[in-house]
Amino acid sequence: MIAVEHLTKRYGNVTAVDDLSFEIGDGHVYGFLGPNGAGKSTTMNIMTGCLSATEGHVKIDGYDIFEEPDKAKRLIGYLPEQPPLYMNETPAEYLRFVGEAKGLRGAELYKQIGEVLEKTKLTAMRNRRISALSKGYKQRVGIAQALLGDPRVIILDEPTVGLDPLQIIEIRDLIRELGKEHTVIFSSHILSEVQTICEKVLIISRGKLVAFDEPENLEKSLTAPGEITLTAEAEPEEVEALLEETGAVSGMDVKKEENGYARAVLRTSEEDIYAVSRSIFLKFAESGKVLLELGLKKADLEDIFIELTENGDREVPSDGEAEAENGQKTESGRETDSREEDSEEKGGNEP
Ligand SMILES: Nc1ncnc2c1ncn2[C@@H]1O[C@H](COP(=O)(O)OP(=O)(O)OP(=O)(O)O)[C@@H](O)[C@H]1O
Repeated sequence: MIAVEHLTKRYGNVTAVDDLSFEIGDGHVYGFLGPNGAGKSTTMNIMTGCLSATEGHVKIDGYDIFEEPDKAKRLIGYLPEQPPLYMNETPAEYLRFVGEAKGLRGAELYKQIGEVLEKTKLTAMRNRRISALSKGYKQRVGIAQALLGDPRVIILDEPTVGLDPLQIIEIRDLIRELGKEHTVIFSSHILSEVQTICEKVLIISRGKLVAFDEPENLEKSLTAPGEITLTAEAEPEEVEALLEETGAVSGMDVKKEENGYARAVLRTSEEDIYAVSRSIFLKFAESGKVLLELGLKKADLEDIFIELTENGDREVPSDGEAEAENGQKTESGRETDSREEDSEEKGGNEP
């Protein structure tokens, strides 16, 4: 459905997106995850035809977003990070304006406005001024406009930012609902959010794709399966020696606590974390040293996120969809983003 091929975007000497390639199939909810400044918004703006690329292609159902923008854009609904809402209008008025801009007319326009208001639970607010709506409802108006025209792909840039916890839950539920009928891609830097909503996760770091898989597979792909913590009635050196004797510990940090006990945080690269904790338990029992606490923390998406984004050049764990293709690189720039200030872009582009 969407093919991003060797996409690069440079702002002067900042490479915001760096030779990014991935493919997204029909259906499902995809999470686009990355720390601040990773290049999420830039990628989404290019994918939706709102921003030029320095190099590379984006194809929506085979239509190049730059070469056949009308056909490609018809298939996409986009909620940018800052949706351009007209505060003096009501949701109904605003949606009529957007719907007309998308080419909808007459009965079809009114039918679709009714449907998107219903889907986003805005019907009761349809005649209130947008300026008087809460942030959560404003966000719903932004999502409603993205749904007009019934696009197959919905792209949402940080849709839950700035919302209160209840509003966040409501928008997440809405995203899940939308995923039943559309391909939904949404960006976030909140791990738990992506984990709870998405079937697939793309992680980018410094403009590069570092992972693309199901959250469970990503957890399995982590090099270190987990972390073990323990507190013992012993000196730190004694704890270190016992842990080394197990032969299963790949790294440890042992300190003496204020209460006199030794506290250790250790990592293991063994597959079976329970087998490791078992051997630690037995080793301490044999030595007569008292183990006061033994805790396990299995690797989760947060560990993966930290591991991958701290090491931007790590290879992409492949599920078959994230493989780079040998697409041709294009001349830079078809449109110019009003935010762009860099000279390189201006210098290298067509008008
Ligand atoms: N118009 C611009 N001019 C210059 N640099 C820019 C511009 N827009 C973005 N950048 C830079 O490109 C990089 C990627 O920014 P981008 O906004 O795409 O990241 P992001 O992952 O969406 O971050 P966030 O989660 O903070 O929104 C950053 O280093 C940013 O400072």
